[in-house]
Amino acid sequence: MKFIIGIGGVTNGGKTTLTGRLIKNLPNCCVVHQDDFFKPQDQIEFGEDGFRQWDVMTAMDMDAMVNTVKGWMENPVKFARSHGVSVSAADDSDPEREIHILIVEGFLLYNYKPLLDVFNKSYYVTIPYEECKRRRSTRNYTVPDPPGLFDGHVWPMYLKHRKEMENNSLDIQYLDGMKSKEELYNQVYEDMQNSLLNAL
Ligand SMILES: Nc1ncnc2c1ncn2[C@@H]1O[C@H](COP(=O)(O)OP(=O)(O)OP(=O)(O)O)[C@@H](O)[C@H]1O
Ligand SMILES: NC(=O)c1ccc[n+]([C@@H]2O[C@H](CO)[C@@H](O)[C@H]2O)c1
Ligand SMILES: [Mg+2]
Repeated sequence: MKFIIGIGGVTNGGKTTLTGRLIKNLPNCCVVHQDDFFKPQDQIEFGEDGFRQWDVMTAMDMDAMVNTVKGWMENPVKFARSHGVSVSAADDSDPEREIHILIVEGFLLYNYKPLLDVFNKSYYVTIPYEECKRRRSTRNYTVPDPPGLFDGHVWPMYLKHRKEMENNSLDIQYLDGMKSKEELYNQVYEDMQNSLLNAL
């Protein structure tokens, strides 16, 4: 059985941290990080807000991301092997006998039509503005945030995309990113076990 989990949500909500813990503890589990699909800086245009538009869908090569997810769907065993993920021996004879999990993780998952119906389970991490701004100020991205980016671009785009997502009335489970890393992990791990059991 194949099972695809989305971990979306606000920047610095803790998506990558949570995903890292999950993949360490789940069997046959691969991951796709949306951040790996950002275009190079010279292809990111400036917007009316005066900033390079990093926090919009066109900042990423979403076709490539969808193709990567499809590659996993076509052959999870091959995908796992080529990404250095060990898979159970039973899979060689019959891949359908085992559960194969893919976690797709990123800040703009549920606003892209071609991805919407691949998720068997969709999580969305939130944290309040103040905490988000505080955590973000400690981060170093490949392209550092210019002064004013958070209030001028990142947060307004987050609110806009979240509203868009909520207007699409998807089945999304919200996660409180203010909980401790441990607590969040335990909550999602347990919930995932239940979802997997229900899907069997
Ligand atoms: N549950 C938590 N409680 C407090 N701090 C956390 C928690 N989870 C992650 N952090 C911290 O918040 C920061 C962002 O975490 P992380 O990189 O996992 O977030 P993200 O949602 O993947 O952000 P990005 O927008 O960069 O993809 C890191 O410094 C991390 O250590
Ligand atoms: N990874 C990158 O290339 C990059 C460059 C500039 C900004 N970002 C930020 O990453 C966050 C999503 O994780 C977004 O809020 C981007 O601003 C990423
Ligand atoms: Mg991240």
